[in-house]
Amino acid sequence: MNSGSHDKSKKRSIGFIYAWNGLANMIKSERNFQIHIFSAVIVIVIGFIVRLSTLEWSIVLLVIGFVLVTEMVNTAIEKIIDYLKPDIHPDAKMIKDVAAGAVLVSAIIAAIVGFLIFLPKLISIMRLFSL
Ligand SMILES: Nc1ncnc2c1ncn2[C@@H]1O[C@H](COP(=O)(O)OP(=O)(O)OP(=O)(O)O)[C@@H](O)[C@H]1O
Repeated sequence: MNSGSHDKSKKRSIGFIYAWNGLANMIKSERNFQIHIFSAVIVIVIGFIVRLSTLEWSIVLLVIGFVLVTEMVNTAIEKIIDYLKPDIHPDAKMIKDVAAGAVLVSAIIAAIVGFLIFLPKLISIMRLFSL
């Protein structure tokens, strides 16, 4: 390997470490993110219990990723605003509110998808037990 491509791959692995640190920081210090992770674990466990199909797993994992990524972007935006504009300002309020709104939208979508996929399965399991 020549030194140019060696440098590139070194840079890439350092970038991955920074990205991993970002994720680890979210898990360690962001309460809402911890709640999302906890909910995701519960959903995944229930997914195994009700035996989701491959398509259902794909949708559920996509939605979980959507919520987690939205929460991470929201946190990043909050940090940028706090770093750039610590004073109270209507623009800062608008930016933070919109970012928080994005998390709300993703959580609502996740709840709807959760109901659509899990409710019929849970109802048929309950019927099975009541027979
Ligand atoms: N600099 C600011 N100027 C005006 N309004 C602000 C400012 N900072 C925060 N706010 C208002 O307060 C709300 C809460 O902001 P905050 O930074 O505490 O985030 P948060 O939603 O509580 O998230 P977290 O709990 O992750 O810190 C914002 O959505 C916004 O309406």
